Amino acid sequence: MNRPMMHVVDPSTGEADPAAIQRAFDAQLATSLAWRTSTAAQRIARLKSLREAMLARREDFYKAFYADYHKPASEVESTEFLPVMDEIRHAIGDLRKWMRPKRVWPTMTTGGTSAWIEAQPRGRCLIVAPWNFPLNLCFGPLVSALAAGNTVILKPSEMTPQVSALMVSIIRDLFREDEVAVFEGSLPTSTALLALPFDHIFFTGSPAVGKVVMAAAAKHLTSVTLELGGKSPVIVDETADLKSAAETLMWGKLANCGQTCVAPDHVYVHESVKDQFVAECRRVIGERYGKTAEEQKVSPHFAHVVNQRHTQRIAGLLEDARARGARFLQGGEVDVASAFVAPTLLDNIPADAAIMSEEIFGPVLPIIAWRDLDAVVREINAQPKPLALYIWSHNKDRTRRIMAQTSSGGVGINHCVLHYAHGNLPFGGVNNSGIGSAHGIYGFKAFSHERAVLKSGPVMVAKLFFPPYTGFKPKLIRMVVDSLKLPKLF
Ligand SMILES: NC(=O)c1ccc[n+]([C@@H]2O[C@H](COP(=O)([O-])OP(=O)(O)OC[C@H]3O[C@@H](n4cnc5c(N)ncnc54)[C@H](O)[C@@H]3O)[C@@H](O)[C@H]2O)c1
Repeated sequence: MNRPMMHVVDPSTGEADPAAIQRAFDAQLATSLAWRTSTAAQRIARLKSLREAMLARREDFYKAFYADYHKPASEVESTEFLPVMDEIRHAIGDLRKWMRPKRVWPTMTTGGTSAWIEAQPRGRCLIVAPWNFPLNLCFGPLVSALAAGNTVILKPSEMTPQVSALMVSIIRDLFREDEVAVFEGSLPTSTALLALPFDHIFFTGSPAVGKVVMAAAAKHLTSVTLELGGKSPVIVDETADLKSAAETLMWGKLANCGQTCVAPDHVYVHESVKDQFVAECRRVIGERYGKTAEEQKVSPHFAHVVNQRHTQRIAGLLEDARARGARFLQGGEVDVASAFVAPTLLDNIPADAAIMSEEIFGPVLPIIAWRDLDAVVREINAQPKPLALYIWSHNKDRTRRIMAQTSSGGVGINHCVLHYAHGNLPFGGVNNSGIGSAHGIYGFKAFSHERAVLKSGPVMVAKLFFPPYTGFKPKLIRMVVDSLKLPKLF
């Protein structure tokens, strides 16, 4: 393939050349117009080639992930490969159905017409990805964008350079840059990309940067999907299966070293079962990762923090909590040099501790005892709406009540994180935790414009509304408006 101007990075800064970005963006215009009429078979062929290329580099990805942050190969499989492979499988299976125009019934004033909705590719799309699932959150949205028939520019995170380099190499082998281009870099590269009038931006990252992206998009009225983060709370009541809760929550909290957007952030546990819950959590940590920090540090089952800066950030949260009187029920050890934070359980945390307002994004779980559920609900509602809310209870009425009284991107009942993997559920946040959704048909729709089409028939009710408003027309129009008090006519 002829790729004369791919991936131009200034070696002294690691940033992409803005002129190269502009060239790729310009080159994608003609292709994006041509791809408006791309068939399902052509799009599926692109998805299959992406899948084959990923599988061919599987072992390389294991090494890259280990080099970047000590991520176990099985977690690379389950949290990076599996979601992308499943997204591809789902799109290949359902794409023809998703692309089919959807007929809709006429309503009162559109009698005599036919109408349908066509999913049209948005055009030139930008995908900006975070570091915490660097492959999944870059190639996952790419699958939806390609399924929907778009050209794409990808901006992976600068924090996982080995994984990014592999993704660059795959994209370079598979696509011309007028189809899919990728630019590595940090803030200057993002800023140069965000200045361009893309047709859609799909951003995954923090709420703070989400605001920057939305403000940049507003300059061109570019549509956005924002997949953001936040503090996802857990409520465990006295009817819960505590063993299962601890086993599942310790997985959700400690996989990827807690650096998961939908990780349970902190737990409200009923005071009558708190000690038992803590004992179960401690047992699970010991069995899975080792009883001491030394064992945990070399555990092949436990990822590390992405870098020393973030390790220091988590250490700062722990120091602040300790200084304000928090009790360490487990862990607390930090080794900045090896980016290690031990699985940690905290108790007795004052509400003004930084760890109670900042997204933790590390293997630390604050545990808060409750007696009054209304107070817990009030506390949750006083925070920005979270990406997920998890409820552990066998009391159905109480579960329904908590759900009705709160808002969150998604909910897990007696489970956590797994809703992310359900391809038939929209995945996304609400307000501070995100705008729009991803996965399956929701990802396809995020990258499609739902175009409304109306075709006139031989007889059209609307003609009765044309001027001049003489004779019986004013009366007829009034009658039509009054008739709308009636139940649906068509
Ligand atoms: N909702 C989801 O699906 C989801 C998934 C994973 C992570 N997250 C969230 O992402 C965050 C962690 O990831 P992160 O630290 O990489 O996020 P981040 O917001 O710092 O960075 C995300 C991307 O934006 C770029 N960027 C950083 N600052 C920028 C700026 N000022 N202007 C333009 N671009 C900028 C980065 O280079 C990176 O590619 C957490 O808040 C987490 O909850 C959300």
